[in-house]
Amino acid sequence: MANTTTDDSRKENNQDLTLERSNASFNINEITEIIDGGVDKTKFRKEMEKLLFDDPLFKDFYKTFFKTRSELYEESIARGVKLFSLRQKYKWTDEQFEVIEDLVNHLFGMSLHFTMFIPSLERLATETQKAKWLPLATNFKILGTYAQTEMGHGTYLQGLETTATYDPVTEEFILNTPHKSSMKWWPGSLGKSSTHALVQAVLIINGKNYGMHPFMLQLRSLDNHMPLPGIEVGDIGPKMTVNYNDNGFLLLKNVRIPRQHMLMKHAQVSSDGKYTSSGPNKAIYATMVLVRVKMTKWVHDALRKAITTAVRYSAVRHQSKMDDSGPEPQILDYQTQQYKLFPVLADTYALFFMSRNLRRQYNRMMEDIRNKGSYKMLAEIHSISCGLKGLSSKIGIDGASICRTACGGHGYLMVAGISEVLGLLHSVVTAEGEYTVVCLQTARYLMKQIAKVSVGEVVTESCEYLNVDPQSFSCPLQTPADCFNLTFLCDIFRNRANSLIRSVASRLQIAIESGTPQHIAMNNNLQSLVRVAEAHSETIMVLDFTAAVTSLRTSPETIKVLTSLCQLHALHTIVKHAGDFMETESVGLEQIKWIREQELKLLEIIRPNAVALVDAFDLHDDSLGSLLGVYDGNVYERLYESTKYNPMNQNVVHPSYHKYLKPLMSGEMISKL
Ligand SMILES: CCCCCCCCCCCCCC(=O)SCCNC(=O)CCNC(=O)[C@H](O)C(C)(C)COP(=O)(O)OP(=O)(O)OC[C@H]1O[C@@H](n2cnc3c(N)ncnc32)[C@H](O)[C@@H]1OP(=O)(O)O
Ligand SMILES: Cc1cc2nc3c(=O)[nH]c(=O)nc-3n(C[C@H](O)[C@H](O)[C@H](O)COP(=O)(O)OP(=O)(O)OC[C@H]3O[C@@H](n4cnc5c(N)ncnc54)[C@H](O)[C@@H]3O)c2cc1C
Repeated sequence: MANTTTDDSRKENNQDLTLERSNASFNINEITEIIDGGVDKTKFRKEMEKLLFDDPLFKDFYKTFFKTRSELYEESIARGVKLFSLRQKYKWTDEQFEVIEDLVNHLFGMSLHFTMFIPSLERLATETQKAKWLPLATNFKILGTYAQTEMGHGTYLQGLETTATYDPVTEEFILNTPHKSSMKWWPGSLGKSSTHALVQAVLIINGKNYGMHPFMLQLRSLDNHMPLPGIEVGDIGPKMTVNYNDNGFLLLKNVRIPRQHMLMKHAQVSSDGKYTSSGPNKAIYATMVLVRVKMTKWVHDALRKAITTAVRYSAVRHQSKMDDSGPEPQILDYQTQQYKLFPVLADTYALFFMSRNLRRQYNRMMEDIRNKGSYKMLAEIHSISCGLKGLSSKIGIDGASICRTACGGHGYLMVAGISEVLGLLHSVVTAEGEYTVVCLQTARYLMKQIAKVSVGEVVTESCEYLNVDPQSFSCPLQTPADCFNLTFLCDIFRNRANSLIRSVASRLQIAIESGTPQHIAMNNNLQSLVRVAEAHSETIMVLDFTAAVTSLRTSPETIKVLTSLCQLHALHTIVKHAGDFMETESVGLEQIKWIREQELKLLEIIRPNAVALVDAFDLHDDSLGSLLGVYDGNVYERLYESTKYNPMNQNVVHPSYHKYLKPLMSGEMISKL
């Protein structure tokens, strides 16, 4: 039963894909609805696909690969303006707009306006400030970005150098970027688009440094878009990807802003320069937590595009022979191809269920903050969102790279779409907290939790498993069939993380007690701390996936196929880190052998449903952005069609022939030397 979001006016479906689809054991619409969040949301998404992809501005994503940077930027601004106008016209909610962002692959200008600028106002501004700026922002009278990172510092926020010095005489802050290293460098949409920025700067009152605080700064004239006095702003240059975005730099020289332009929800400066604060001191980091949570879903969105492409292409591509007398098989039938792709497919589903749960937890925390003023959950959510943002970006990059290579030579073409996805995923591993750095935040929390356990406290939420003594654990896998038992697998993951965390905590304690300075002891264990953060995050993913599949209310066939993916995700993760699992005695050597065997069995189980499992993501071709992954499977025709569009082919003979090749071949060039 196929979803049909593809362009039906095109060719007939490839026969391999038709056969694959007819072999599916489950109704793909059931999974599509789970992923969309219900029938109404599926309906909304499909309506949006019609609205967007009937518009030439959003169609034929692959054409963006032939554009120059300036063309890309201009087109992205046109897209952004269209989307913002549609958002206003149809009164889309934030949640609905997130669906749109995914449909268009985040490829539109000014995306930070809704991703960071408005959320920062909502989280960091007082009610009076919100009443002033939010209507301007939501009605696009001002367009904003989030300017935190500097050329010299992105990770270490205490090292930021942009200053906001209070002048009580004029009741203004004076903003400066005193050194080259202090200039803001990276903020999205800063270079050419934004009129305003939420600038994070070090607050100085009477010579005293109060640390990083948020300020509202107008960058450009609202009449002619020229930078205001004291402001130098521009684009930082071409990047690995997201080249449509004008990530920018910003220099400030004695720029004065009124006192009321410091966002004062959590900290206040009175007219006579008195500083007060309320709420936790890290509350000003709130927007970063939100974006990390969102990024875990972005990774799922991106990876499902790569895996859809790779699985469909592997079903239509035939190569070599398994036996001399038979036909060339679909490459999807090679065990090695399945071993590359099915774990990525399983990870993609795991990412979905994890990110859905993380978002629910984040929303609950926000309700507590809004309704009860309670920040009780902040440390937990900060910790898990850091680890899970890091882990998902890594899974995304690894998975998309596998998909890329699994498509052979054609996978290397930009029109295959996977390189674009990979580039986007590379931005996620770095932006909003670099991988190692965010893992270390999770590890810091884990060390605190285990310290509590060691003095008899009971810890909760993601760390609940730390209350159990690993000494009491024995591997529950008694037979090869036990490897499919999700309860057992969850216990194995819990034990591995628990043991690793305790072992690092104990090494740190011994080192410090024996006189090693704390910072040296920490640095000597930094890699192990990253490893425990990874182990903890992997445990959360397996637990979330298991909880989701064991509580699904859908047909037994759908539950069965998702359960196989959950098993594969868990088993493959164990195989990837077999050393960890054995070192912590979570499994033995014998069990590792069983796990490897059972993993291969799962490939056979999943094979008949592979295409249906990617079809269930129900990606419109214009959203997928890949000529290899098109729904109808007519890959070779599409590749050839793309050469007609390619600007390189617009002249049969390129001008460089007349300029260079001909003079070389005629000897004219050599005679001139
Ligand atoms: C795939 C599709 C993608 C498409 C889109 C592509 C476009 C991409 C768009 C990309 C857009 C991207 C846009 C961008 O990139 S915007 C810029 C994003 N920048 C960052 O993320 C900077 C990363 N650095 C930090 O967050 C901090 O400086 C860290 C965390 C490293 C340390 O910090 P610091 O040195 O200041 O702190 P500390 O060490 O003294 O103290 C640590 C204490 O603070 C607690 N703590 C720390 N942080 C938080 C927090 N947030 N909420 C709650 N608590 C927090 C922590 O638990 C600990 O508590 P305790 O243990 O003491 O109790
Ligand atoms: C596509 C993209 C979009 C961005 N958008 C924005 C934006 O809109 N607004 C904005 O303000 N910023 C933005 N950024 C900046 C981004 O947030 C930072 O680049 C990111 O937080 C990493 O910081 P860094 O560049 O200082 O890396 P560094 O910290 O210099 O990292 C370099 C290396 O040092 C290591 N390292 C650093 N500190 C430690 C430590 N304490 N322990 C161990 N290892 C360490 C890291 O692990 C890494 O290997 C964007 C970046 C990108 C790539």
